[in-house]
Order: sequence, then structure tokens, then C-alpha cells
Amino acid sequence: MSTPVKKVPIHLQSAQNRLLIKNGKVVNEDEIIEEDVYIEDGIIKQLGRNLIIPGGTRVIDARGKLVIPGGIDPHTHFEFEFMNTTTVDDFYQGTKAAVAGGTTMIIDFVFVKKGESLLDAYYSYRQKADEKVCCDYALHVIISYWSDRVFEEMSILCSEHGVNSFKAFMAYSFMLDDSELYSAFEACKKLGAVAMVHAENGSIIFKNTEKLLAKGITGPEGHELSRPEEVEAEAVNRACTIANQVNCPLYIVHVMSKSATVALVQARNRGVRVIGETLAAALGTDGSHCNHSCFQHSAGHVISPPLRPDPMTPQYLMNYLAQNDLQLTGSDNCTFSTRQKEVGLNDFSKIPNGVNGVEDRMSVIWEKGVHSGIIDPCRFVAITSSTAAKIFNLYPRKGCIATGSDADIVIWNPNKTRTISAKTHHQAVDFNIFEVLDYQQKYAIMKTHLIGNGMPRCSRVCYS
Ligand SMILES: NC(=O)NCCC(=O)O
Ligand SMILES: [Zn+2]
Ligand SMILES: [Zn+2]
Repeated sequence: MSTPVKKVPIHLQSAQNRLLIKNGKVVNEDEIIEEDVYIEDGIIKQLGRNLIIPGGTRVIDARGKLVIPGGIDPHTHFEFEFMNTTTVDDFYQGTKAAVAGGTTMIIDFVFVKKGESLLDAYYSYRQKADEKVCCDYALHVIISYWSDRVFEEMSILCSEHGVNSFKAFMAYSFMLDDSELYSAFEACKKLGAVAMVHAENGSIIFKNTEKLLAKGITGPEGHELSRPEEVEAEAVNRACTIANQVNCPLYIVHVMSKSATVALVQARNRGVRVIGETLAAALGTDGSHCNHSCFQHSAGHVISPPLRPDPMTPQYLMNYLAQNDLQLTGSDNCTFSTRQKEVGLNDFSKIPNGVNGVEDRMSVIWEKGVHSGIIDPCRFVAITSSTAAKIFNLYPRKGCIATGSDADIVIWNPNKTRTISAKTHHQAVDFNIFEVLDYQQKYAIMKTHLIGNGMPRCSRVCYS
């Protein structure tokens, strides 16, 4: 993750640089307090009731609303060149959608091709993102091969650019083998960086895919068949084992199944320091959609690791979050249009992997977690914001509402609803996995809570 550089947006340089949010309930991960929030130049200056503040301050009445830390999405892929195409949400549209959904910071991934310089890749992502982002952002860097030079560049990224997290893949053509993973985790340990991993057994997936295609299973339903739960769980266990050999704390991205969570919890119980992230996608929908006869619909749900066909999985994952077996949520927003997905019409392994979520993550988790009674608003704040801020060294500047923190604030109306739709969302993609069509009786139209009066009211800073 790269160190944020503060740029004061023009709208905050005007008279609006002073703001009072009155009469709301401030929710942090550890408590809910009725207090007003006074902000100056994008920083929280005072908290409490009956504050003494300068005349002319703009006031927002948050009566009946919650005042929460802006969401931090630790897992997005904007303008990502992947599987021979590029995601449709760029840094402009993706971050605009993030803000519309109550997320005020995203952390994206610098993809580094095999043999490419990590620094060159990092600079090119900075160039792409800096001019376009509508919210705060930072970058993790991907390790797709191993060499001494990679370690030197990791070290420069940490010391000169504030990058403090690196991700390795155990699947796809750019996966690391066990010995490379060992070196990458060891390097993270030496640098004090967070080691992140996409945990799936890439070799098994490759063999299963060949077999399924040979049998004539070519549609999107083949995707999950080629990478069932145990293929994810095996990789989680292996990654934990390798990280533990070099005493490196590990962050598993997109834990998508019960089996993978069980493997993670077992590793933790034997002393491995491991953090588990799950996704809005995995909490808000399930893999049964990949069997749908409409290709747009089924391929639109293809993500790796896959959404699991067991319809109870979302609830299990939410329970795991509730009891801190899993620690936080991201979106893994990685969107491809229907046209792009059609490349895999006759071969599921060619369908570009990825779904939406950056805009709807907060609403979906509120609906499935808080509204359903599984978690309380404090835990909601923890799993959507505070925990990510702590892991990626942003806390307490971000992830909490406290004096001296950035005023990344969302005014959340727990009683308002909206209907999710690809027609009205702010993303570039033409499909939305949370838009539930009425093709199956068992699903109702999903309504989720909306923030504020239609848009989040956050005072934000941008990074350049
Ligand atoms: N998850 C996914 O299917 N696409 C994005 C790349 C990744 O995170 O694996
Ligand atoms: Zn991944
Ligand atoms: Zn991802």
C-alpha cells in the first residue's frame, strides 16, 4: 500500500472548510455516542454536544442517522489488464462509485508482469490513478515472480513510497510456487510489510479445467467445478504453513467458502498469525447463479475463488465475521462487460474473472449483517473500515471518528432503502450481481439501505 499524499480538494478550500454534523449518533468500532462532529479543512477538530464553533460554519443535521467512518475497501482492481482484457471501471468511475456507496478510500493492486520492474509498474499505476481518483487511494504491489532484484525493489517501494503490502497468487499463469512464496513471505517479514495471498491451488485448477472441457462441460457452471472448496482450503492451509515457517503474518484475500475459513481458523488455532478477508459478493449472493441459462447472468457471477453453490455460504461467512474468525471485507471489484465475458462463451476458463462490489459493499453488508441481526453497527464499522485502517497502517488517521482524524465520514440512514440495479449504479459495468432478477421465486428484490439523502456526505482528501 502506498503512503497517501494529501491534496485539498477545491470544494474544501472555500467557506465550506468548516462543517458541523449535528444531532447524529457517532459509531466507532468500539462504541456508539450521541455527539456532534466539528470539521475544519478535512480534519475532525472537536466531538461532543454544544460545541463552541466559529460563526458561518456549514451545518448538516444528522438527526436519526448514524455518523460512521467512511468505508475502506482494501481490495479493488481498476483499469486492470487481466485475462487478455481490461476492467471497465477505471480509477475515475470506480472511485466515483465507491464514494456513492459510502466508501471513502480504496486500495488497489499494482499488477507486475513476470520479469517487469516493480518500480516501473508502480509508477505507471500512479500515473493512471492520480489524475482520476475521486477518493483517497493507496496501492498494494503484486509479486508475480521471484529474484534478488524483486526484493531490492520491494525494499525501495517500502522505504521511498510507503508501500507496506505485497500480494502473491497461488493460481493463474503468474502464480508463485511454494519456494517463491517462501521467499516472498520472508521478504515481507524482513521489511515489516503485510504479505497477502490469493489462495487457490492453481495446478489442480489447471488439470480439472482440462478434464471438464474434454468432457464437454464448457459453460460457466464449469468454473466452480474446476475449483471446488477444498482447492481453496488446501491453498489456505499451505499458505499459512509457508508463512509460519518464516514467522510472517499473512493476509488471505477473498476467503469465499466455509472450508477455506475452517482451514484458516485451524491454522490460527495452532499459532499462525493470519487475517481473513471476505467479499461483499460472497456475503450478498451465491454460486447457484452460475448455473443460470442466461450467459450474461451466469458469466456475470464468475469470480475466483468462485461464489459457492451452497446458498447457506453467505450466512456462514457473515457469522464468521461476527465471531472474528474472519476480520474484514473488501469488494475485489474487477468488472468486465457482458461483451468481454462473452470471450468465454464456449470455454468457461476464458471468461474474465471478476464481479462488481465497490459501490454496493457497504449497503450489502449492512443489509445482510446488521439489518438481519447478525452483527451490530460497531462490528459493521470494524469490518468495513477500522480493521483495514489498522492492518494497512492508516489508523487512527482513518477508520475512526476521533479528534485529529481525517474527516472521512458517512452519514448513514439506517431506515432508507434503495433497489440495486445496473441501470442506476455509478459503475461502468453493465451487470450487477446484487441486482436480483425475479427469475427465481426464492429471491426477493433486494433492497438495501441508502446513505444520507442519496449520496454520502463525506469530507475527503485526495492523494496525488
Ligand atoms: N477475483 C477475481 O476473480 N478477479 C480479480 C483478480 C483476483 O483478485 O484474483
Ligand atoms: Zn484474487
Ligand atoms: Zn482481487
